[in-house]
Amino acid sequence: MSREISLAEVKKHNKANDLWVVIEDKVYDLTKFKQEHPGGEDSLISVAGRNGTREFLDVGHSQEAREIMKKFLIGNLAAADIKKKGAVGCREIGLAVGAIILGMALVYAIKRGMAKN
Ligand code: HEM
Repeated sequence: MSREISLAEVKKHNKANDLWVVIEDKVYDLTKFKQEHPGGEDSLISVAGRNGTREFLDVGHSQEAREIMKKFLIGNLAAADIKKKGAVGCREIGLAVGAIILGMALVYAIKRGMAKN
């Protein structure tokens, strides 16, 4: 189960009858599971061939669901593809912190300006 699968490879399996999904950096082949999925086939088809982590977590799947998914695990997302995602995350955090500091500086400047008048 330690097979490494790239995101490019996952993207090729984006159809109802060939349905791979990435969830939390792991790759699942849900082709056979989709008919049994309590949340319906369409929800799985909508994330076919891509990262469905956000959608999976949004539903708040049960522990039972987590047990079932183990049966469909086919490998791990390639390290290079995981890193790429992390880098974007760090940049976004940096931008957010920068925006907050800028905002606070602006409020401080405005307050000082008002105090003078
Ligand atoms: C291997 C992956 C998955 C497994 C094993 C799985 C399993 C399940 C199970 C057992 C349920 C019943 C409720 C529960 O026990 O939590 C459920 C509900 C549901 N799932 Fe999944 N699921 C998977 C992936 C996904 C994904 C990727 C999506 C969205 C794109 C999704 C959307 C839903 C929805 C919308 C429901 C219905 C929730 C409700 O009725 O309140 N599931 N799933």
